[in-house]
Amino acid sequence: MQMKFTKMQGLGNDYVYVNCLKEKVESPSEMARRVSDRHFGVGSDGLILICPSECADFEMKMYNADGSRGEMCGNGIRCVGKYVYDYGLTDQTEISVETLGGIKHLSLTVEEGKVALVKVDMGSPIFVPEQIPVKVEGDHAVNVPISVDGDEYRMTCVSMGNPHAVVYLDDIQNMEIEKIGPKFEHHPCFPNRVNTEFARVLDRETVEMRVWERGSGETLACGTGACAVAVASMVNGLTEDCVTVQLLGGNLKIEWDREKNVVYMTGPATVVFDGELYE
Ligand SMILES: N[C@@H](CCC[C@H](N)C(=O)O)C(=O)O
Repeated sequence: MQMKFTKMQGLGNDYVYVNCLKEKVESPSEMARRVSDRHFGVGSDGLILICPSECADFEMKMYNADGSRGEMCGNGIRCVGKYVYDYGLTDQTEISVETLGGIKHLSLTVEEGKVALVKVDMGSPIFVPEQIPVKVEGDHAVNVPISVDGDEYRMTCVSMGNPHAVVYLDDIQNMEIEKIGPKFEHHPCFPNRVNTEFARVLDRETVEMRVWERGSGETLACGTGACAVAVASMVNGLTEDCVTVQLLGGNLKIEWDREKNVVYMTGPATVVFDGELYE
């Protein structure tokens, strides 16, 4: 078996990308576990397949490092935008990408023939508990209590195509995310597990966060997670409707156009290297 791939990263959230217009991946979950291994594999937070689509320009299929499928990936979809343009799969700078979290629209900013920045229409945030899904009382999960491992927290849950729980803490730099993250991920109130963002509001236009991703553990950044933190901060009245989200790997600009009910994410995408995998 031989398979060409490209390692890419968006703010340090790194995936192995395979062009499935040319390559065939028989068992994506198994391949995700294999390539993600940082000692015996390529080393990544997961695997992303770029596939043909019947309802959009391309389809993105994303797999976490543990082999589970994610509905959406914010950093990943920016890298897909860069890949399809830079590697000549399209010459368009406005493209649509099918995901399990819906069809997303991307605007590519090109500098010196290469994509430098990608703005993504991330669609509408969902606060309805059954649609996230999260088991809580009431018709939305904004600032609701949760007991985790004997400690009481308050969380705001939102789906950005995939499930997120946002928790505000006074000190996110020194928290034990490897200990607390998995307890949220596997908490019985999240039937499909959850991505958890630990956030702190710095001012009305800036929020910092760390993320424990479902299926991949702590990553340097999460695009859907940054959108979740931004809209959670907005609905809780903590920030304006346009914020900079500071992640371990860098910053994302997130805007919520409440009239259209659309969230926009703008950030970079980078090629690390091209490679080939053998048996
Ligand atoms: N890193 C991603 C999210 C990847 C999927 C997530 N772990 C899930 O299972 O939902 C992003 O940038 O959004």
